[in-house]
Amino acid sequence: MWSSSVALRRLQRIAGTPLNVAGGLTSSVQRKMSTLPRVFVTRQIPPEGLKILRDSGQVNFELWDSDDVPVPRKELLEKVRGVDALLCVLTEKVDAELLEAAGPKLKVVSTMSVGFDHLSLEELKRRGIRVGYTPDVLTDAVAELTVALLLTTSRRLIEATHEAKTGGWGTWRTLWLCGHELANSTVGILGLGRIGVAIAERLAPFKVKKFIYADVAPRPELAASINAEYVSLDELAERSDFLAACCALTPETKEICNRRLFSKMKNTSIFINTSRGGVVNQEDLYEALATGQIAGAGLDVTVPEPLPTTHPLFTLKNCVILPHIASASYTTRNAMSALAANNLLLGLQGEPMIRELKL
Ligand SMILES: O=CC(=O)O
Repeated sequence: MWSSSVALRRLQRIAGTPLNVAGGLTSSVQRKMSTLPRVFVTRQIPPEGLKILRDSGQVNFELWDSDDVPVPRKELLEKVRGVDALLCVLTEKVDAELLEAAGPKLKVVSTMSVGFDHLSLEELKRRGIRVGYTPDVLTDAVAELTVALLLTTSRRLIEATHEAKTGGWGTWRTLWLCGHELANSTVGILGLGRIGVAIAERLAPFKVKKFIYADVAPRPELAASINAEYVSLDELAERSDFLAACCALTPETKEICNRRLFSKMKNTSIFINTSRGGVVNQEDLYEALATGQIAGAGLDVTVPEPLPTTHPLFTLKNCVILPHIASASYTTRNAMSALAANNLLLGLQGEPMIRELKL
């Protein structure tokens, strides 16, 4: 647990404004700053976003100056008191308690994420707080990682490198470390949005035979670009050789990938999740993997995160687990940071944000 003195050292006021010779802020600068909207940034976000906030001269922002340790909840509740805007990441729960602590001045919440299941949208809406998020800029990186995870899982790359390094590599063997190939396969997408389409576009050159998708409603425009067929959830499970969960976590999708779904999948099928851990019932997934009901799973997201190293899923050879890195490229994380900062500034000015959630 972090002592509060350590926690306090993590907090820095970043004003980007001139200092007087004694090292303090000049009084005119101090006066100006005290009239600027106050912002709390819950993480040391990548430099592009910080630069935008600093160079704007429009906000007086305080930063939780760490990327390794999230701001402790108690500290967060204190730091948001009286702020006009909050820039957060997906580890912060923005719920009624936090909004109460922030008080009536809070007008904008900008999250550096495409997912928004950490935000209580009803509470935000009720209070008239506008919400920015960061879709689109991460689509390429997430799609790329999803393909990497799918191939890693289906072609058993983690097992293979382990065998090569630890002496398991004997003579060339006819069925050793065989996996499942994409050529002539059916790929199912659960939740067809920008990311699902981008994944399909990248998989098509691997000679996928058919794309199918399930969603709350058909998405003909998106589906047309990848020639995907709309099917029921049951059909998605039954027909997919590779099933990729790409849906947002909502009350409707919570644990939608459960025993029922896995039991309908082929025992040669691979399940991939780069959306949110909460869309999967992990006990049911463990069972499906351990009993050979499905061939393998690649997960970039789990519940909780981090997944404890003692978790049963880590004992399975046919389960590849990544530490939530789908959008983790330098370019993308900087673009997310910049977009989150710009959304916040625009929101404070009463302008339309570049990417704003409709509440
Ligand atoms: O998971 C990552 C995000 O929501 O941006």
